[in-house]
Amino acid sequence: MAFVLVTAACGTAAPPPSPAPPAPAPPPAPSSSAPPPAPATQVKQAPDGFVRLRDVDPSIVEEVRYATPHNFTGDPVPGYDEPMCVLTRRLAEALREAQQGLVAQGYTLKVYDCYRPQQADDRFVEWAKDVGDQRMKDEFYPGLDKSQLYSAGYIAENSGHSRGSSVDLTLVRLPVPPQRAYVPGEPLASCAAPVGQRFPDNGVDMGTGFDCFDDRAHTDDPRVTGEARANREKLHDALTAVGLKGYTGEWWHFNLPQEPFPDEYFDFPVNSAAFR
Ligand SMILES: C[C@@H](N)C(=O)N[C@H](C)C(=O)O
Ligand SMILES: [Zn+2]
Repeated sequence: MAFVLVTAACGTAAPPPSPAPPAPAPPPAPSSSAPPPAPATQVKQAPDGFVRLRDVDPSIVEEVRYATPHNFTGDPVPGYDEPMCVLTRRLAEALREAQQGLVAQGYTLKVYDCYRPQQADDRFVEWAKDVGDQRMKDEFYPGLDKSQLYSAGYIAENSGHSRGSSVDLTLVRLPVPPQRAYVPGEPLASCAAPVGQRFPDNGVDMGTGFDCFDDRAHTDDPRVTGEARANREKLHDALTAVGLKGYTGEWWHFNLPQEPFPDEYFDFPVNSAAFR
């Protein structure tokens, strides 16, 4: 912008000029086209006692499914702003301890779900009522009606995940093989089909895929034998050795007993800005 300086040009003696007021500060120049980061006050903060798993043990693999469309709803789930694992500190420290023993045996943990904001649980409830949406049935609940998923114990309205003290996870052999990405709209295969026929996971064979809402996913299902049975036991032994408790309804779900927030369901987002 051009500024024009206008001076007085009349014949009478002008009063001595008074000192010019200070020029207003110019607005800050935009540094790039990216929007500025949201101030910390705009993101609900994680309470003390919650941590990012990567800050406790960055060697644990994270594939946070609900931040992606590869889950039983077919869409990223509200509240998961980033594919990041957040947990109560005690649960994260228990996983770090289990990881040390597993790495010595040539395995790593891989987490699928950690702290889950309550808004995500609420979204699951809404999704279960929407009988018109069967997009992911063929992979995740091939033998059940979606209205049965709560009564069968596969999803909880008020989940230990939203208290930060439940985790869904598997084992991966080291070195970690590449994980193929899911492409929305691709043909779906049943999560209860044999390994090699279901969606490929870089984890070891556990007899079903993750979030497989089917009897075969029950930890002690007798049809799961051989290598898959041994893998379930390896995961179970590693986690119970550090004080966690497995859920009999899903081989991948473990809880922290004597959890720090037994009655609180949190709703801060899975977002790095919640940890400023
Ligand atoms: C939905 C599944 N990943 C899971 O975690 N189920 C248990 C029962 C839960 O929602 O707490
Ligand atoms: Zn779970």
